[in-house]
Amino acid sequence: MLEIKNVDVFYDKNQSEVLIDINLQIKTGEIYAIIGPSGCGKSTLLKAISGLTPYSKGEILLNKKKISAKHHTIGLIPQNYGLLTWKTVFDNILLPLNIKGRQIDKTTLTNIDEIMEKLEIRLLKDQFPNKLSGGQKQRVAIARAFVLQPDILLMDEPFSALDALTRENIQELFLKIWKEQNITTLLITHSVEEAIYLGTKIVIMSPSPGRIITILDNPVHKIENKRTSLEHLQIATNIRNIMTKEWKK
Ligand SMILES: Nc1ncnc2c1ncn2[C@@H]1O[C@H](COP(=O)(O)OP(=O)(O)OP(=O)(O)O)[C@@H](O)[C@H]1O
Repeated sequence: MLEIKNVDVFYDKNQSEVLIDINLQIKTGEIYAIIGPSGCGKSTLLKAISGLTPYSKGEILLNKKKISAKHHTIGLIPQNYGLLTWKTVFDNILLPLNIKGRQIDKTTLTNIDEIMEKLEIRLLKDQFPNKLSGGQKQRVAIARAFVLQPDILLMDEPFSALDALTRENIQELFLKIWKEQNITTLLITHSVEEAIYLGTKIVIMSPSPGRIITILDNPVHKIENKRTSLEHLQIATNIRNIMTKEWKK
């Protein structure tokens, strides 16, 4: 379980408060989709969880232990993809496995190959990131996180640079891998539809400084025809009503 307890984050030497009293209790295997207006601190929240940004109050625990890259495997897909420009696509994908000292055996290589194939980046494996389009870089970053099989997966608008059809295919692939690996996931998105399609829960944040307005159960997650169900329409309407009321003050 990931527990975020009373977390505040400040920037600029404690001058500007970015996040106020964030509390989340995320059971293992849940997907929390986070929606919030631009600049409300969503990326900052993922950075605080992954240890890239310090928090001034509260605590963040993963399985009852203070979260840290030393004790946990944290998969992060940042907004800028975080690829090393001097390494090939394949070496970028291998990087976190090497850092974690994981054995790269035949099974690992087959798994990497399958994931690259599904993400349609296998032919790009010897390319360098600066030769790739935004959508291709995004798929490499996704592959890298998926092969790591992390304790927790943090994704900052992971599908935003993909065309509509590729996005739907990769959302599908994400759900398949999530089911196989039961990965606890936090996902930031600006798309209400994506939050409903992927989230087991949907978190709505306030304008800056960011706090949590509400956490909704998402009944659509368990449904077969997710994109076209009546439940989808109902929860989308509910989310839009909350956004209209809370974001336009
Ligand atoms: N390193 C930093 N130093 C100072 N201020 C920062 C830093 N990073 C972000 N901020 C500020 O913190 C606030 C929250 O930024 P953050 O990127 O977390 O928002 P966000 O909700 O992810 O935005 P978006 O949806 O536009 O990506 C913004 O006002 C931003 O300018």
